[in-house]
Amino acid sequence: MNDQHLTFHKWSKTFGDVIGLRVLQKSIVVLNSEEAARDLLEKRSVIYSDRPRFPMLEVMGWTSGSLVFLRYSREFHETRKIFQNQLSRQACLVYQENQARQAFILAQNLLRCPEGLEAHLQRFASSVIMEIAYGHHITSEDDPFLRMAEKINELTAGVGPQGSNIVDLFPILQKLPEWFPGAWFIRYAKETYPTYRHMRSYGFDEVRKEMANGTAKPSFVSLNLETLAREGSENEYELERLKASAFSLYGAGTETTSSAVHTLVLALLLHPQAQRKAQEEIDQVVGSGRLPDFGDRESLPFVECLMYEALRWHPPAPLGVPHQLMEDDVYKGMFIPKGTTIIANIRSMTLDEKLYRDPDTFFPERLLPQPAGFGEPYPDCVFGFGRRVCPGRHLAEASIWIVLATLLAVFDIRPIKDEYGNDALPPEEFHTALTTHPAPFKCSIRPRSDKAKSLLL
Ligand code: HEM
Repeated sequence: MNDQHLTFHKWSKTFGDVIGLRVLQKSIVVLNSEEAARDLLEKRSVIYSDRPRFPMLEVMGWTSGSLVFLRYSREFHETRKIFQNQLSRQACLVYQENQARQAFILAQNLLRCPEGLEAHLQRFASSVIMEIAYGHHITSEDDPFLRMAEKINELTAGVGPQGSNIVDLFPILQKLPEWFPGAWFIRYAKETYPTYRHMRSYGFDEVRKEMANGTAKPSFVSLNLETLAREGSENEYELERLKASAFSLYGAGTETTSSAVHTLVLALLLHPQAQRKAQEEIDQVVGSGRLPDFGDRESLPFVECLMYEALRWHPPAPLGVPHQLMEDDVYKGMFIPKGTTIIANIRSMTLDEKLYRDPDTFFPERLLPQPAGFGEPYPDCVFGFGRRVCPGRHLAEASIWIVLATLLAVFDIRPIKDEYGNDALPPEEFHTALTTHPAPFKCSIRPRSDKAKSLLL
């Protein structure tokens, strides 16, 4: 289950870039090239933008009202509009102060406790989103939002890629009683359901209380509640929709972002030359007397390539989120029936040898324009396609960039030593559930100099 994306990629070498499967009465098409994905999910997006059902996530209470899982409908269009307005490139400029502050806290946490890398990255990603969604500032490890976020990440990790669980394949199994032998998923869902429902309501209810007291900070929820009140449309349906939307910001935006940054740290560890080159670029442009800020981004082309190369090397969502076809269609002579689940194998696209030389290798220079690099394309496919393309990509890129630039400016990320004093490098090993993460690894994260350290004190 872990490596479905690689299995499909391997099959594509024998069967071609569009693979049709029949799994227990279900028709599935896997698109393994960017060309096929753009031809269908973008050029024919009017019939390729529905979502299939995700029975396992439904049982867990994760899907209801969430944009990610909404069927292609009026509700989808209305909800998507809200996301596009509040997460547009322009709208995201407002969040930069939050992102830079959280990147600073992340660096301070790493200085204090470098072994806690994974937890610090989770906290970074959760803090950025909680502030945008609910105006909530996470200030301590005991913050109730943080505790719930940790619980949710833990529970979601047990599910596997969307649509691949036993309950997804046999939705009828939802109806089994939890005592039924082997029905672990019902027990699992029973544990997860109240946590998801509680979390969905908790942040939302807090904002409403704060608004009533006049203490609410501007946020996705407060701004939308104000709009509803102004338009006189504050009804049960709209409130539920807003509650679900705010929560789907969290669901879609935290694991993906922390996955990308975690992968970057592994890439820096395994590729010290790339790390040094990016640090030299930062030293030249920013100097050593301050931390990088968003104003430096355009002047740091190699740092930019490093970020996108990590997204290409191991995309956070290697199978994206499945689409569903709404009418019969024919593509290159292949009949695709209405109702087919369409999986965009993003991982296969980023390993495409027609686009990338030696695609398994991490090599940021490949993205630099010629003659400095190979001029290979940025991997836009990692954010999906057409009318369902990730609305959070500008926010995500800014989060990843500011963390990368901050870490490069302040720290050296190096291998730890083994018992014989040799560098102990971790393998390039990844685990995939809803998102991909590097297998836990150890490394040394130390300030580059006393001056660098002083920037965090
Ligand atoms: C590196 C980080 C991220 C990656 C790689 C990523 C990737 C994706 C992908 C592949 C999809 C599915 C697109 C499709 O169906 O074709 C998606 C959907 C989505 N993403 Fe992201 N995402 C990231 C961060 C974020 C963030 C930060 C947010 C919001 C705060 C977000 C919100 C969403 C939402 C709401 C959807 C569902 C859109 C829809 O169904 O219409 N994502 N993302």
